[in-house]
Amino acid sequence: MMLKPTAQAFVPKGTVPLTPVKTNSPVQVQPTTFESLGIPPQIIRAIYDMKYETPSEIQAKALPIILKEPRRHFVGQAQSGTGKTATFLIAALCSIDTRIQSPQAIIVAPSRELANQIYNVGLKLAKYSGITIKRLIPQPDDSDDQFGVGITEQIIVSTPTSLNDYIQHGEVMTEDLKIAIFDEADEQFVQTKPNYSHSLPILRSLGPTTQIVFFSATLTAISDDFYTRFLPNCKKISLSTAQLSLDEIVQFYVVFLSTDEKLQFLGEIFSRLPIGQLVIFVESNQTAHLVQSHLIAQGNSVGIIVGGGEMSGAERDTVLSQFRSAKLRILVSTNVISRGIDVDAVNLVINFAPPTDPNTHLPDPETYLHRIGRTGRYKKKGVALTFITPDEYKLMSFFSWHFKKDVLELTDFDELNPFFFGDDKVDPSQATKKSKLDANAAEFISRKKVTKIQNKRGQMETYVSFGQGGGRFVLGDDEEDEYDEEFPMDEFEQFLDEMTVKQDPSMADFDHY
Ligand SMILES: Nc1ncnc2c1ncn2[C@@H]1O[C@H](COP(=O)(O)OP(=O)(O)OP(=O)(O)O)[C@@H](O)[C@H]1O
Repeated sequence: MMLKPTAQAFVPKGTVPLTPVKTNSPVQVQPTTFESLGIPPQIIRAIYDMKYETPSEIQAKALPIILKEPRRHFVGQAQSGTGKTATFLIAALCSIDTRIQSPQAIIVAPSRELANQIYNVGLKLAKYSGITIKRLIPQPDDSDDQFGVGITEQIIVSTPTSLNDYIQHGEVMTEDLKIAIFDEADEQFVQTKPNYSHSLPILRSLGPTTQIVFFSATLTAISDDFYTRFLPNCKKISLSTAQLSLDEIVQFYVVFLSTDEKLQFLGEIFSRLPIGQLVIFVESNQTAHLVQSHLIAQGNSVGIIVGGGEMSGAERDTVLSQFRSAKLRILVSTNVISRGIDVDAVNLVINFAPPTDPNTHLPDPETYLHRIGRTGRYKKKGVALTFITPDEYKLMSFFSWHFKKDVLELTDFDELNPFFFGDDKVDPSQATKKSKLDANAAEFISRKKVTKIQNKRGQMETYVSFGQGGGRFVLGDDEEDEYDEEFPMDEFEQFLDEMTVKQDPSMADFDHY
């Protein structure tokens, strides 16, 4: 039996639904030019220098909401590579009173690489406005980067650790900021993430008049309770998981029996395909070194960026800048650069293994999405390959099911030719091969917690939880079966707690689909 999406999204009781942009809001008529967004001419001039002709969808939708007075907190979700960086930088620039020479806006990003990238885009956008920007990230050659110097720049770009340090030392006053922006907010405000203990104190230090802005491609892991507490009355733009998967990226998995086979495949790929630049994501520093040395031995230019204190900030910066300038063709990294990094020529991303949560070993769809989003940037096309072993089918099945997107099995290099050669390179619409993953998805999902509840209409509804999310299935006639979008695990559990739940151990019918 087939599962069909329902029109109405499931909203757990007691939580606040994400508010879509209302049709009668000021953004009803979507602005199609930067001028119509009310951006000052000095900033527009800089935008045109950057060759942006028209606002992206998130820019057109979010800016009028963020900049509307009186300011309100804002949460914005949009796919990878769709221009969130310029959205929040323009918002920051438009918030500055140019007569005041002190920090009025902070932008916090979860990694030094991302903070540096935001800083550099910020400099370009600010170039005609006279607005000053400072990055507070340890810089080897930056003698200003000391406590006690006094910060007069109007916009601060930093990482959670660095900024928290500056706040603790009384170097940055956050009480009266006009706007505080947190990029990749779910990487900063989910309790299990390493940044949480640094980002939360920053958030708590903000005064009541500071406008708080969150951005990410993935935000479901932040609970509505959190928003209610820290961003009361916020406006939100959100996407369903189906909307999140990037149409410009064609996704494959490749089955290998050993690590040696994976390395052999990597060794061949450059001689077989016209790859621009390639990012390979690995699970550990050790594997990063293994892959790097194998590829270097074959004459490739390969850099690695790994965390855990193994590389200094300066070393990481050097590798990324060599990759940006194409001195390095391949970058091997752990999740350190899985979010936000924007390098135009990357037309292939490889997951050396499917990403899983290191603690639970469950599939990690957010990381999968962010990683593959390093290609297919801003309307460009890209290919993502995930290497799996036979017992990892179920993980790929889960990603395919979760994002409602085919992930195809690659059995021969030639199957990639349509995506790398020809006029319309990397056109996902050519991916007609049938995915084999559906059956595996069912197998994987059926192992998880399942609960049946009778709804108000007397139908039996089946609630399924897995990993960080869950889904609702209404069991009726075969043709009428349906499911809703996934929702965060904590909402799901809260919902179950609030209901009179009848556990139904006979899930035979569910296992069938
Ligand atoms: N209006 C625009 N017109 C053309 N290009 C744009 C526009 N806005 C942004 N871009 C370009 O799109 C690319 C992706 O933008 P950006 O890095 O902001 O993506 P993002 O939404 O933050 O993605 P991620 O979720 O991966 O961080 C960049 O190279 C940027 O210069």
